Amino acid sequence: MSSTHFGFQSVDEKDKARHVRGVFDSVASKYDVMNDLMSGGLHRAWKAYTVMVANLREGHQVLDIAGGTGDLALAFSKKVGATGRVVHTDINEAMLRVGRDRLINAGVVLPTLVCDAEHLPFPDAHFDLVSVAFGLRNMTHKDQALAEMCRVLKPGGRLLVLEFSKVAKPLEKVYDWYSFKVLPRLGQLVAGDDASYRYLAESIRMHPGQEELKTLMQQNGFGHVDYHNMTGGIVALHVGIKC
Ligand SMILES: C[S@@+](CC[C@H](N)C(=O)[O-])C[C@H]1O[C@@H](n2cnc3c(N)ncnc32)[C@H](O)[C@@H]1O
Repeated sequence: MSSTHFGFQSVDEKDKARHVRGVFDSVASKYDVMNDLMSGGLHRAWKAYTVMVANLREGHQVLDIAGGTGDLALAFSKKVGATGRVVHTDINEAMLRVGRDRLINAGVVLPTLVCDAEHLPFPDAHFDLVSVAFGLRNMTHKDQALAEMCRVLKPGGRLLVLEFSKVAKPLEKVYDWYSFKVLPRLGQLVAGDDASYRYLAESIRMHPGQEELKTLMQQNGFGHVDYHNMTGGIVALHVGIKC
């Protein structure tokens, strides 16, 4: 049996996706309100920066992986025009359903697909841009998922990975206190679920830091990788180019 981590727990590799599904099934209906509460609205700025870096143009083909409730997919859809296309995907039906309803309410209908980032059902060299926001951390085989993202990109296409990362030293203590004391309580209060928000804090600690993720992206097909820290490294945006 091969084991992997699910937060701070060690689980059988083949069971991790099921545990992750449990988390997002549980939080889907409260996901957006919790995002605003937990980050004090900062996730909107992190995503706005991601959209700016994406620098999309009319006609671009975009794949949003682990797209959840659709923040990035919605913002991208406004940039690609009638000739472009944004495909909104996630492994979790509950998250995708909340996202699809939100987008419809905003007057936007996108192709929406349940799929696992580790096995993307798209041809090689198809997209100009692939994005994954706060999703990579939850994947069992990050190397395989990154290789798949690279495969479906056109040569010269870019992958944007927006993800929690390693905070700057002076922030560590207060960030740990907030993550392990405040977040689970907020989760219990608002979503009736402290365990999923404890998993969030733990999974962030288990995720590769800025340099490690850069190396992982380079090892899985990206010829050039750069990253931008935001909010003292709480979050980093990695940009990989398929050269
Ligand atoms: C924290 S949410 C992020 C949602 C959205 N991208 C955002 O930024 O608000 C993480 C998402 O990753 C999805 N996910 C986890 N493992 C996945 C996988 N192997 N393939 C695709 N999506 C996955 C979850 O279902 C969940 O919707």
